[in-house]
Amino acid sequence: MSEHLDLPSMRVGYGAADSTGADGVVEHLDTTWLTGDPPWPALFQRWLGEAVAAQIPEPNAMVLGTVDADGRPATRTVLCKGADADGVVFFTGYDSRKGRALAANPVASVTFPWIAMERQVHFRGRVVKVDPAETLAYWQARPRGSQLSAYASQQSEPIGSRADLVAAAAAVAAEFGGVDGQTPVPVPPHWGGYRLEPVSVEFWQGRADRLHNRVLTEDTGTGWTVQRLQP
Ligand SMILES: Cc1cc2nc3c(=O)[nH]c(=O)nc-3n(C[C@H](O)[C@H](O)[C@H](O)COP(=O)(O)O)c2cc1C
Ligand SMILES: Cc1ncc(COP(=O)(O)O)c(C=O)c1O
Repeated sequence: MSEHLDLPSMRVGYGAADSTGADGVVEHLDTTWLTGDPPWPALFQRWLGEAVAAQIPEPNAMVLGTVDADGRPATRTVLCKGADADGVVFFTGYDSRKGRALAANPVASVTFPWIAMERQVHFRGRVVKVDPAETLAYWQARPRGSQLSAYASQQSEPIGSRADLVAAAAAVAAEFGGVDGQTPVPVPPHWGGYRLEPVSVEFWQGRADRLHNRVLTEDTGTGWTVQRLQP
């Protein structure tokens, strides 16, 4: 397949030398942009807001990396449903492949790939389950169809066919009064939120000639440091 695509010559250059990038920002990302304790939330909120304003697809999508009990890494995309100084929150199946990895190894990375903005933000840290009340509040805000699907899905387990999957979802819908029924769908015992509590957050801003800007903030245990990294 890829032999018909000239992958080696595929590249996008960022900005003109010494000028603004697609993020529309003239100044270069600088360590002084990271202030506060912890230093990352203010800039992260600003960049997230700019990604939303730029109408890029799914600006709250983030790539979550985990490592399972055998040391095997895996990544997949999840939606960020909360971000503040305590960390970034996502919701998923607790018995899924990622849920099992997090039970064995409660650490993760997440990357927001805001490529259209020529930006990315990369988090690493410890992962904890959110409080059941936080899961319930988010669950109740989800569309009923999504609730029924999450209830029916043993996420990451094999299933024989699409028809089997649809039948499993229909059985769950029937149990709760139908797709358009009024019976509330309870939070499935196998579903809920996680919070990644960052110990490091790196901001990346693409620049001409691959001379990009990278600023890393890390929790050293006695306080947060802020450093520029080479591209
Ligand atoms: C844009 C996008 C957003 C997604 N958001 C979520 C999410 O918030 N939670 C989730 O469980 N899966 C989400 N998925 C599906 C996951 O990428 C993944 O397929 C699923 O969680 C199973 O992953 P696992 O087998 O590694 O546990 C999303 C997929 C895409 C493409
Ligand atoms: C399986 C699954 N769970 C959760 C989500 C998060 O989205 P939401 O909670 O907004 O439905 C997604 C989004 O694609 C998803 O695919």
